[in-house]
Amino acid sequence: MALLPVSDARARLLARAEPLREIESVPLGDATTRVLASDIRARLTQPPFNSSAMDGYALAAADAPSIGSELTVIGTAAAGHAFEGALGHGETVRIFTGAPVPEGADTILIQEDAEKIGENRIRTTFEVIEGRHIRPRGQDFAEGETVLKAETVIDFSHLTVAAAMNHPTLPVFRRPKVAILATGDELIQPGGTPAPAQIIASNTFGIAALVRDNSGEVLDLGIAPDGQEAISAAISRARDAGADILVTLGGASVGDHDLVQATLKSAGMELDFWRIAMRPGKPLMVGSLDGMHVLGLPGNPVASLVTGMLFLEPLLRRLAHLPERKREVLGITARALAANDQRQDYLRAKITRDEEGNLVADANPKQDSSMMKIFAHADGLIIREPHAPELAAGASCPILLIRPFA
Ligand SMILES: Nc1nc2c(c(=O)[nH]1)N[C@H]1C(S)=C(S)[C@@H](COP(=O)(O)OP(=O)(O)OC[C@H]3O[C@@H](n4cnc5c(N)ncnc54)[C@H](O)[C@@H]3O)O[C@H]1N2
Ligand code: MOO
Repeated sequence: MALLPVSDARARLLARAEPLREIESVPLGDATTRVLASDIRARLTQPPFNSSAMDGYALAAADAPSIGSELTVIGTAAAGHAFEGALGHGETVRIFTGAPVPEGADTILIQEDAEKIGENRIRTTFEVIEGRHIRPRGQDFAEGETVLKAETVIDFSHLTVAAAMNHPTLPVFRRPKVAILATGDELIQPGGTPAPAQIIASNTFGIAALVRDNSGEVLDLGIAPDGQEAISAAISRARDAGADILVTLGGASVGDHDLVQATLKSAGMELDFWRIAMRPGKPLMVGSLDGMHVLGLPGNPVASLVTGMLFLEPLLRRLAHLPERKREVLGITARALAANDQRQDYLRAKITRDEEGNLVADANPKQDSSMMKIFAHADGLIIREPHAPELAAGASCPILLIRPFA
């Protein structure tokens, strides 16, 4: 059976993926990284009054036509405490930053430009320019104005203005729910004591972190032994929980104990495709079960993580209304690379930057998909197209970044 090219597989997966429509309301404190489900309008005008931008004196510029003008201080205005009253001719009010500008004043003279000449008298020591240091009402935004647009990915700047607009909560799209099931008789949870022939289940943790990093909620279904019954029960739990995506780990290949696909099919899964021209990740399986996306990731940990980056991440981001994460950059290979076969290769590589600023990727000579340490020590994956010819050291190559490279 011909293996599906990576780009075709991704396109097929994403073609079936509809962004989630359900909306929930979250308190501001929980809203960062969430996606706004509607436009947000200001519930009030900011600033709500003409306000002083400086500490000093509020006055009418006409009362201080030249340096050396003298005025009588008739009261004080501070942030949160307006001066109740109006300025008469030759009068001023001591004012502080954020205070409402009193009636009759059109200018703030900063205190550095005023000299006290008596208990309640000041003299100007600098030119008074009409309108200086006053923030007009509504300078930031006006009641009813649309300040944040739907589909905004909320960050600290949006949160601040949302709070200022008097929104204690925000409407956001709900997060995709991802059920994760590890399969295999050989697996036990971290912290346990493996019997001979057993190993520790590790993939779930990396995949769960990837899910959370892409705005997903995790439902950990634990480990199902290699048996239809246990796998079936786990599939039911995923459906009952309303999972948007079921990720299975392992059992995706062709061995006698690889029962995941058969069990999913008997539960009603429609298989979309299986087996991709990539290394690692060849046994990747994609299907759907009553609207739930099913991703069968290969069991080898590095194959799980690479297919997670290439398939699960974009699927999640599509469901969550998040923009595609651009991981691919151009760099150069530090060492010569052999000609490639029919599978697109993803070679774990350490990355450095040369004097010209190029990213230089040094592929590990060993690339077995069970080797997690090499993945953890790598910064990126050199992408080798199917049937790519030999590549000389120093030649340019696309790189998929595992994490942002400083
Ligand atoms: N005859 C063939 N054999 C294999 C093929 C093939 O095309 N023909 N494909 C190989 C490739 S490529 C991969 S990748 C593996 C993946 O197969 P499965 O998805 O069925 O994975 P398992 O057999 O269940 O496990 C593979 C390996 O990974 C370990 N594993 C599984 N789950 C976990 C986990 N949650 N945490 C840590 N490690 C896990 C498992 O113990 C195995 O060592 O198949 C090849 N075979
Ligand atoms: O996905 Mo397998 O790990 O290609 O080797």
